[in-house]
Amino acid sequence: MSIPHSIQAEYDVVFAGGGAAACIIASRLATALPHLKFLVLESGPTTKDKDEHRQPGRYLTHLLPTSTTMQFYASTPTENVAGRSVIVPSGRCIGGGSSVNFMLYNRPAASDLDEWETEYGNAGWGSKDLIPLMKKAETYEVEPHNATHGSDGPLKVSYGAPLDLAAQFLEIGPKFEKNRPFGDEGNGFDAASVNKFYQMPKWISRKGHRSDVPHHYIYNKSFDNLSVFDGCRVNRVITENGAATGLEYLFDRRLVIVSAGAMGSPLILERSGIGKKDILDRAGIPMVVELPGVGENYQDHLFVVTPYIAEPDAETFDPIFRGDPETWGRLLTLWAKDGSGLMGGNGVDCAIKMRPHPDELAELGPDFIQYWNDVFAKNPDKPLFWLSALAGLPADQSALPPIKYLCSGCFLGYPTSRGHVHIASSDLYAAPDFQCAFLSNDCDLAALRWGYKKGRELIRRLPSFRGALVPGHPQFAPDSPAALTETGPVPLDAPKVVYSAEDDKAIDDYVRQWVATTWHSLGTCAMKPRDRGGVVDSKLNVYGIGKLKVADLSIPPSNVNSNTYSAAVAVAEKAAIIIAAELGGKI
Ligand SMILES: Cc1cc2nc3c(=O)[nH]c(=O)nc-3n(C[C@H](O)[C@H](O)[C@H](O)COP(=O)(O)OP(=O)(O)OC[C@H]3O[C@@H](n4cnc5c(N)ncnc54)[C@H](O)[C@@H]3O)c2cc1C
Repeated sequence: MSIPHSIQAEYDVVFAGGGAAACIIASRLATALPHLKFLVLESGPTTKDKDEHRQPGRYLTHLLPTSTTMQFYASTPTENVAGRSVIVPSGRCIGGGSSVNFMLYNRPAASDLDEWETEYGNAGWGSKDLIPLMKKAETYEVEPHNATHGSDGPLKVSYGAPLDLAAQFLEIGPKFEKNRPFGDEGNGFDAASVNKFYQMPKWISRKGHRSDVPHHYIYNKSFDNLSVFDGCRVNRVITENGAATGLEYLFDRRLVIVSAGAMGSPLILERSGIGKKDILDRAGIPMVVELPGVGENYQDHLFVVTPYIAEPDAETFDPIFRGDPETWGRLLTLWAKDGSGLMGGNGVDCAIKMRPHPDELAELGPDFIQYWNDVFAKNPDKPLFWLSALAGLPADQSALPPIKYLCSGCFLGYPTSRGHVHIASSDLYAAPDFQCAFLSNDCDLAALRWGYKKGRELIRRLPSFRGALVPGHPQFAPDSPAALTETGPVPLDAPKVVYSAEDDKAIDDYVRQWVATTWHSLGTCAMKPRDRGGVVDSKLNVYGIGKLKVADLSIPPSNVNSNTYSAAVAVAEKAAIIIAAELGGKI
């Protein structure tokens, strides 16, 4: 690790990783405890005042293979995903995921958070504690003074340049879907937000700026007790006599906080000798604390994006995704003037958090019923998946005709599969042993099969629909009634597509071939009892070692149904309160 000369010899609190959670915690603590000195070490580059982070419409550029703001983790190939290696990108810059993500604003169900408290024994981490912290962090510009949301927090939320395709989806959806009306609120934490078509809010201000963490918690303030350094990849935590004393050559006096995200934090712990014995032995790392849960319990949301063709005049993000110079020039001028235009949006403007009605359960097949009974039946606020219509095809389009596209996108709220991420050697730069374990349980396959069908029925009714982009769909037999032959919208009351067992098999093969990450990794340093595989306690202390905490999205013991920025914000705000109190301050 190269240490810039200006880093001083002593700090009170040091952070390994400077992503979404770390930047919130550091900002809150540096404000509450002005007599202490804080240091954040982030492996990626700075994001300050850079258009690729401030302008929402550039979000897809961070996923290019040449990106310097993303770390790409390759999962071990398995037959469950048709022999592929699933690639999971993770933000790698100051602000982490908050500076590169797709900015979709979704919040968990209350029961997701309550499980952290009741099922895993973490007092103070239930919905009654965390919902106020989510509100504290946001200003809901969609509807100021809506009591379910925040009105004066640092992160702004608005609808961000919505497109007409969303209006079509929001009009057709409630008419076509039985008992699934339009709702003003898709994020009310309760059952009333489930099975409602809603307009998609975004972590984008009304002025067209990305609501990342660093520009709203750090760069906009002047701290003389907080240093944030980019380009510092932390190898390990230094421990002496049962307590953390620093990171590599830096010695602190009070606390080390590992906040390198669900992919980074377990690797730092393992390189520091904290983890499962076999794994440390294989890497030749002396064991400091035996903690077998480190790096286990990996969870994500399984995502399938299915492409369709849109009418030529539809307004979509495709010209932006293709890098069309005329479109970019025009949009950048607009954005520079007043933040208006598509550079202030992302093309994802509508959604539904869908959950099967009782009379639909049979459509999901017998494998699904036990899962339904275990997870959903007693929790009416839990949707099965999030389903949306995207205006454009967010992918490399270089081999595709330069036309207009729209997509259905479906991610599972609570996949049953559990993977892992572990070090494969002591080398800081070595690729980890990563297993995402997608589709290792047939329940997830059944849910995504149903999601494909639901999405297709809605999209084929939109006035802008002009057919399927066939190579991006299941390979149905040409003579099957499910074959993809339509070239224009069907009437609202057209019969639903009928699928044979062979067609269902084609959908399953398709899902295995195409399922992808939603970039929502979590759970790999779980906050739960040590004898149940926990890594941190409910004060975020790593078991068995003093002065060392983990605070980021590696700590949720179980999944949330929503895009995960909101959960990361809540974890960080909660962590800041806990840590400030321990250091003699108050937030
Ligand atoms: C492409 C993408 C799209 C997403 N879209 C959405 C969305 O639309 N809506 C939503 O709600 N959520 C979205 N998310 C998820 C959300 O951004 C994350 O859940 C959130 O950022 C997690 O916060 P964190 O602090 O746990 O980790 P991160 O924000 O990932 O921060 C971890 C930081 O630690 C650093 N780090 C790791 N290892 C080391 C090391 N050894 N030394 C120093 N630094 C290290 C990393 O570089 C990174 O900056 C998306 C994420 C990605 C990647």
